[in-house]
Amino acid sequence: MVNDLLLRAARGEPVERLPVWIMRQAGRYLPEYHKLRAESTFFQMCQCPETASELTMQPVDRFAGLLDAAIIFSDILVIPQALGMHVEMLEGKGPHFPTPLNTPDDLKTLQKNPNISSILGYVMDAISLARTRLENRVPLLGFSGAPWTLMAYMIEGGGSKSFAKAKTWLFRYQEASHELLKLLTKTISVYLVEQVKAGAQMLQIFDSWAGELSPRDFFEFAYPYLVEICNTVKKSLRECRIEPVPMIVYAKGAWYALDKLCDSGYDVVGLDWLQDPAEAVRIRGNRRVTFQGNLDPSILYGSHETIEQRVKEMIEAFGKKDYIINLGHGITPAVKVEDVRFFLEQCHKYGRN
Ligand SMILES: Cc1c2[nH]c(c1CCC(=O)O)Cc1[nH]c(c(CCC(=O)O)c1C)Cc1[nH]c(c(CCC(=O)O)c1C)Cc1[nH]c(c(C)c1CCC(=O)O)C2
Repeated sequence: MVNDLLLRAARGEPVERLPVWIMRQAGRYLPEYHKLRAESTFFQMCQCPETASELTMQPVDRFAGLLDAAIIFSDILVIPQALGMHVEMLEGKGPHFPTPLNTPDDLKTLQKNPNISSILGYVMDAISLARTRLENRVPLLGFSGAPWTLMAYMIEGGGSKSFAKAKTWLFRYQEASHELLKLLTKTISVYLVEQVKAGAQMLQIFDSWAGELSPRDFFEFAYPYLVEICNTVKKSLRECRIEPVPMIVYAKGAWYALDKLCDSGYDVVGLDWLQDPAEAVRIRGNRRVTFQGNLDPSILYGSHETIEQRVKEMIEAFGKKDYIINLGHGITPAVKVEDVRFFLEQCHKYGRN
């Protein structure tokens, strides 16, 4: 591995410079993304290993020497698809499920034992192809959505403001909710193990809607499943005589759970920008956990002076060890490519040890 800063930081080893990557680094802020996107639908791009691996490479090539990780181009919604649901990506509207789960009776329509390595074989092929293209320049991340976030999409049928339908399940159909969360947990665990077998060197789990839950409900409907996924994936890999890869948990909005997330078994806890870095470091104490994050993605709309100042402050607060620089959520389509480059340069300037 030419540049293994990410893997070393995730394991708590010393680094000569803090690693940096960006959530959603392959995407609509890149003109080269739009070029490929014009030729196919979003999910066609995900399903074509050639295209998905090319999209994975786009930010790594453009910001060569500045980005310390690649993340496989895909989407969290391939899991509902593997369970038999239809999902499309609507222009300017985001994900859409024409027939979302309505009542517990609809659980019958889901595939209970999907053959993940075959149904999502295109993701594993994209991972293997991306590893070949990367030539060990930087590590490749695999990922999955978390059970609660995927459950919310499957019931809401897309994005939501109030999560009224998904919450109706949580508070009216507890048993069915746990049944669905268990099915998702099992499926996601298999999926992540397959990604590692295909070549993923680190894994991130996105619980993007964690912050919609109260602390009480996060600890009933989200946290136990996140822990189970981490344990199951590491155990399954050991049983296959594969060294477990570092795992990142990113539970957006679950600031109240930081203390517990530090005990969840994940090597890295991803933070959004609602967390104060110094306070997060205090809560972690001397536990062996690496933090990742957490610049407000909108800072990239700011002046270079502001970007530089905020990067400097953030690094000072997190410290030069046990830390991976990232944004607090995915980069937005309106950000200018040259401002991303400036951000990455500042991370290099202030992240040196
Ligand atoms: C919630 C979620 C989704 N997908 C994902 C999440 C979790 C991360 C987060 O919280 O942001 C994860 C994701 N989606 C995508 C990646 C690719 C890898 C990367 O570069 O990070 C990753 C890691 C590509 C994508 N996923 C999507 C795009 C844009 C698709 C297009 O070109 O139309 C890309 C590049 C589409 C997508 N996919 C999803 C949404 C809500 C949308 C629409 C976004 C919008 O319209 O603003 C579901």
